[in-house]
Amino acid sequence: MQAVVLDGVGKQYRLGQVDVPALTDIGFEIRAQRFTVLSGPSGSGKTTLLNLIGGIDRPDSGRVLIDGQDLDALDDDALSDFRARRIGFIFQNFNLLPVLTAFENVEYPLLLARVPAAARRERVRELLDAVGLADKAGNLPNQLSGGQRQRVAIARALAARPTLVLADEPTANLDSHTGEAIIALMRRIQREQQATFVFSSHDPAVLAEADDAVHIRDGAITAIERRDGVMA
Ligand SMILES: Nc1ncnc2c1ncn2[C@@H]1O[C@H](COP(=O)(O)OP(=O)(O)OP(=O)(O)O)[C@@H](O)[C@H]1O
Repeated sequence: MQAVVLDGVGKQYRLGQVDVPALTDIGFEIRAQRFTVLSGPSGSGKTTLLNLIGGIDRPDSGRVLIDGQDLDALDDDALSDFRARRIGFIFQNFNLLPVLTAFENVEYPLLLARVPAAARRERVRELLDAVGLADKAGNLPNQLSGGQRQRVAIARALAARPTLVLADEPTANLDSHTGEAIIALMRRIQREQQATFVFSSHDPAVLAEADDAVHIRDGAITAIERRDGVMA
């Protein structure tokens, strides 16, 4: 089963008078309920690709389909609604709201999804427990370590039970020991929730955990590695 299909996707950025190609004719499929890593050097186009998959940005050419839904067929309101219900995001810089506690940060997407208060509390407690932060619920982000902040961000990304979780270099700002613990945690949650995870990373520890790896260079795919042995 395919969770994500990219078909002839291209994206360019306008810099002054010139268009700089960031992605050219990207076509591949991401398997559902797998852990896929987008791997490539700095500037190869990983963040741009994740933003297109997540509907944060739109391609200049080609199509992105999530569970069969063509994102281009959705207007901006429908797209943000689709994102809120179906997709969880984890960022390199955690992107927690600094004035909200760990509990409130995780609760935030549930408020947007209009989940009733009692169900929200239960879900947030369950998630903070799952990421090992039950005792830090009342802490603000600046009262947490980097690894703890990223664990809050993971809990927040999973709160609304998305089927697709996208993470942009989630271990880039963590020391290697903390980064490995975060990957193990995400791997466990991915298996438990049967969600599809797509990460961008050039961290070998992240790559080693992947089911599938998509290698990108200069905005184009150079290889797709399926860990069940098939090489495309
Ligand atoms: N807003 C922008 N305006 C102009 N050019 C951009 C913009 N964002 C990205 N680019 C260019 O597009 C290309 C791809 O960038 P992207 O951020 O997707 O790469 P990346 O693989 O995620 O890099 P990194 O690992 O350093 O985050 C790069 O050449 C970059 O300079």
